[in-house]
Amino acid sequence: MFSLVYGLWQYMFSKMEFHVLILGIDKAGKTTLLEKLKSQYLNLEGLPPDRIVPTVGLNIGRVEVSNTKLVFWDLGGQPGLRSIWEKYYQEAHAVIYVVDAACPSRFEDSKSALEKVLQHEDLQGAPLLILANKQDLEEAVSTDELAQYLDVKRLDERVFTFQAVSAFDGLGIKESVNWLVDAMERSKRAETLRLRAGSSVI
Ligand SMILES: Nc1nc2c(ncn2[C@@H]2O[C@H](COP(=O)(O)OP(=O)(O)OP(=O)(O)O)[C@@H](O)[C@H]2O)c(=O)[nH]1
Ligand SMILES: [Mg+2]
Repeated sequence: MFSLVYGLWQYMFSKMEFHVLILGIDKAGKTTLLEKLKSQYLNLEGLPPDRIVPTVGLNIGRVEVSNTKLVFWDLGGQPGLRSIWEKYYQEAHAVIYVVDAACPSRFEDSKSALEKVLQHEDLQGAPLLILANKQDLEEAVSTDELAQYLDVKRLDERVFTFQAVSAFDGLGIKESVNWLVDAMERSKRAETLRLRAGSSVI
């Protein structure tokens, strides 16, 4: 009886934990975004952009939004490091795909890297948030233009959206996180990962 009540208590008051992978080619702004996220949600300073170096390993950020714990995994996007991304797919509830919207010469690279990500069966059903980053720059394209370049028509049934952001000044970041939390809470994948982990509460 005690364990039943305790289990119920845990279920009602414990927080959901979601893992979010931050992907995108090198220099898209993933780590800058992660630092901005941390500063917005944790009231910390965060690393200033000029102290951020290209990522080789993994950067982790933990924030809480309402009753939800979010764990962000930021990986390096240099070509030789992209093969590491798939090691994190199975455990990810959702993907943020960051694009430098001010650098059209690299859209093709972004597009093919994104296609590979989406083809991977370990990410089936994971909601996708595509960020058109660097909106503080005049030359940045809009989300509509970026959608055309990336040609995302073929996403079929995947839940996805585009959001214009600036990892520099924080534009669009809260809206992005709100969308993500909502999408992950609704997704069947969250339930699948919970069952696989062998418990319904964390
Ligand atoms: N103007 C502007 N520059 C940005 C923005 N976000 C990132 N940058 C710059 O873009 C460059 C790359 O940023 P990073 O955050 O290191 O990019 P990354 O995607 O983590 O790169 P890798 O770790 O190599 O995969 C840096 O010079 C950043 O200062 C932004 O929103 N606006
Ligand atoms: Mg980085």
